[in-house]
Amino acid sequence: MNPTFNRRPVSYQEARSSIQSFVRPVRETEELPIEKALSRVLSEDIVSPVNVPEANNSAMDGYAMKFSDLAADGSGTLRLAGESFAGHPFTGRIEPGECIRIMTGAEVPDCCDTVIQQELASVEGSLVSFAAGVGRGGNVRLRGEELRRGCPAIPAGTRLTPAWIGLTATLGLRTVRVYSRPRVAILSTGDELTDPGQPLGKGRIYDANSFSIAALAQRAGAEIAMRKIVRDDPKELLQALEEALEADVILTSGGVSVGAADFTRFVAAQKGEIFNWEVPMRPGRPMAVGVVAGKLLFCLPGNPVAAAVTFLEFARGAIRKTGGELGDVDPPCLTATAEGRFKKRPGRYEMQRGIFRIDEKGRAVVKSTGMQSSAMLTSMCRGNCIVWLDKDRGAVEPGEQVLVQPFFGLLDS
Ligand SMILES: Nc1nc2c(c(=O)[nH]1)N[C@H]1C(S)=C(S)[C@@H](COP(=O)(O)OP(=O)(O)OC[C@H]3O[C@@H](n4cnc5c(N)ncnc54)[C@H](O)[C@@H]3O)O[C@H]1N2
Ligand code: MOO
Repeated sequence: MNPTFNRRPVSYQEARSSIQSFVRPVRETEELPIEKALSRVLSEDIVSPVNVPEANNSAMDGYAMKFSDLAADGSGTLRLAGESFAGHPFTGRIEPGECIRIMTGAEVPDCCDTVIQQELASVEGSLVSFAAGVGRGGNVRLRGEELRRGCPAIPAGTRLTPAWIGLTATLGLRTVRVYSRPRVAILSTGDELTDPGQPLGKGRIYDANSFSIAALAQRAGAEIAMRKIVRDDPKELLQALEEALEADVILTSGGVSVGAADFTRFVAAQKGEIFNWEVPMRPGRPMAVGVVAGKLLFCLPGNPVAAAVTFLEFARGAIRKTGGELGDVDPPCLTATAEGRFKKRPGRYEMQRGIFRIDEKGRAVVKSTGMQSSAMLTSMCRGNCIVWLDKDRGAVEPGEQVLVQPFFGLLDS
């Protein structure tokens, strides 16, 4: 068992773009009330059924008038003729030389074109005097200035953030049509693995990957269709893989290295195609990727940090795209100044775990979380970013610039 694969070194970028070309987005959709649609992906374009705002309205508490009733600098004195509150518009008419009291969000009547905030006004009886400062059209939010009825408002493929959810409500929509969540199967391989909560036998460890990878997949928008510990037995692995084919994406962990009990890629190759790539990276070099029955299969390495990092760098984006999301699914990276030294040798990409912050001078700075063993999940728990070091780079000295992938984008849905 375990023949040697001749693996071809491929760049990080090539592996990522090839993976994207095998993504098959889900087709099923469902209608959800907007309060249940957070982080879901819109499956159809939304055209605005309303103007936003529907009427001209005031951006300030103050007074509304026709600007031509004031001097060119906006100063003057006008007579108070009424009031407009949010929800209670002014329905009368104003005569030349008149103004109305108006509140933020209240409709600006058609006979007015300008609002002056009350801080620039002084009131004496029914007369209001305005200091100069506001120009024609000042402080008026115009009908349809944000969105016009019948115009595109939210494109299909948008992941609904809290702001988009707010916008769907602004448009008066009660429900939205979204893609069904991509279904992910998680197989953790290894004779040593024990489900947490069970007594630990000799030579055994608790299965961390099933849970961390399931949590990561959920953060990427997936639903967990199956989660299973599989023994280091090719028959059992083959059977589990067949069961896993009901999911849209399959994630295994463990058994991809060169050990005598590392069967995953060979068993997977019996059912589908395993690409013979090797991304020279640390952690994660043993990772394998393939396609089985049209489904993307990620064989993640067993070491818990290697499994999590390879998930974030390769599987996360594929799962998000499988979920119908369009556009760039990667959170923005930033450059930061190394606060300490980062050990590194040229020839492989390294995804070290770091802690970045904005220092007293307003600069982004980053330091290591300490020991970088891929067996130590604490090296990741204590960090807030990946320090992404390019292949040809050597050790990083304090003061040098490095690329940082913050977890707040990677680990949020
Ligand atoms: N001779 C070589 N040995 C190893 C190499 C190599 O190139 N040559 N690569 C190392 C690297 S890098 C990694 S990463 C691991 C990957 O190995 P596998 O994917 O085959 O994983 P396993 O051997 O099954 O396990 C590795 C390690 O992780 C623990 N593990 C596995 N699954 C889980 C789980 N679900 N939860 C928690 N911990 C898990 C397992 O007990 C091992 O300690 O191979 C290196 N070896
Ligand atoms: O993928 Mo490994 O984590 O570098 O030990």
